[in-house]
Amino acid sequence: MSEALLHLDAVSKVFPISGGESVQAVDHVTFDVEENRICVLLGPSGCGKSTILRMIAGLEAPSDGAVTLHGKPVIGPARDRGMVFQAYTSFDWLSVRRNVEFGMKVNGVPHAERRERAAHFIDLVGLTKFAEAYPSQLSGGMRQRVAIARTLANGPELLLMDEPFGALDAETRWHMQELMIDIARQENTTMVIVTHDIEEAIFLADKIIFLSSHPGRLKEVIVPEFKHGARIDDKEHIVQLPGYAELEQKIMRLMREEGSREEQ
Ligand SMILES: Nc1ncnc2c1ncn2[C@@H]1O[C@H](COP(=O)(O)OP(=O)(O)OP(=O)(O)O)[C@@H](O)[C@H]1O
Repeated sequence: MSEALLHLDAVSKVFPISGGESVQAVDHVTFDVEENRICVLLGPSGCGKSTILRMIAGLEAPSDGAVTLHGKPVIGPARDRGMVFQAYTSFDWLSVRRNVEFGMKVNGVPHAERRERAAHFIDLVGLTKFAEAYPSQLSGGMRQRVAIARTLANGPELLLMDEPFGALDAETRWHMQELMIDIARQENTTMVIVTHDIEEAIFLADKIIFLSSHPGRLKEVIVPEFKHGARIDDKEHIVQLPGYAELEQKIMRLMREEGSREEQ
């Protein structure tokens, strides 16, 4: 039985805006993320997905409620959480290998261990042949692989990803999604991934946290039961499984409901 690594307890976020006004982005959201599982935050645009992820990362403080990791409150960014953003964030003047080694170097990891860990994670994301290449010589998908390897090499307990494949073309996106399943299987990485892509959510998630439109409230926790807990790394296969189409329709219906609520 997997235990909860991350717990959000009635977390809210209110942002002050100009003229003394404020906007409530997140409203009393509670959920758990168990160790070695992939949790996807899904919901219509502006429902607070990124804000929730930033609170988990410690980049924003909750206005109310608490985020805890292993029962300890999150009070700021730390090495136990690694974040991958949509925009490519590699250092252009460093090779792939040096990009992946960078965080470890800052953290004082000895040279030989750094080399070994970098080689492992570069291999994991399929870039061994490009270890000495520079990010400008790589495609968008490959650069995102560098960001993933670099983040994982720092040994976070929790990998946080904010629309990580949003800037990629459909086919590259597909390969990246399959890669994430592979990584989860090989490394037992716990992940929280933000997306607004229903297919991506169903493919990646062990658990989907579906949020209502602005302000973000927990609408439903969806477990894709049709996968029977298996990590299926073949997208063509998963869409054909009994139960896939029904779940996709259910989530589309939820999205439509939230869309029409927003228009009222
Ligand atoms: N720093 C900020 N100051 C003021 N308002 C903010 C700030 N950050 C987010 N918001 C507001 O909070 C709400 C939620 O934003 P957030 O980016 O978390 O949503 P999202 O679900 O990730 O959206 P999308 O899917 O479009 O990326 C929005 O109304 C947004 O305008």
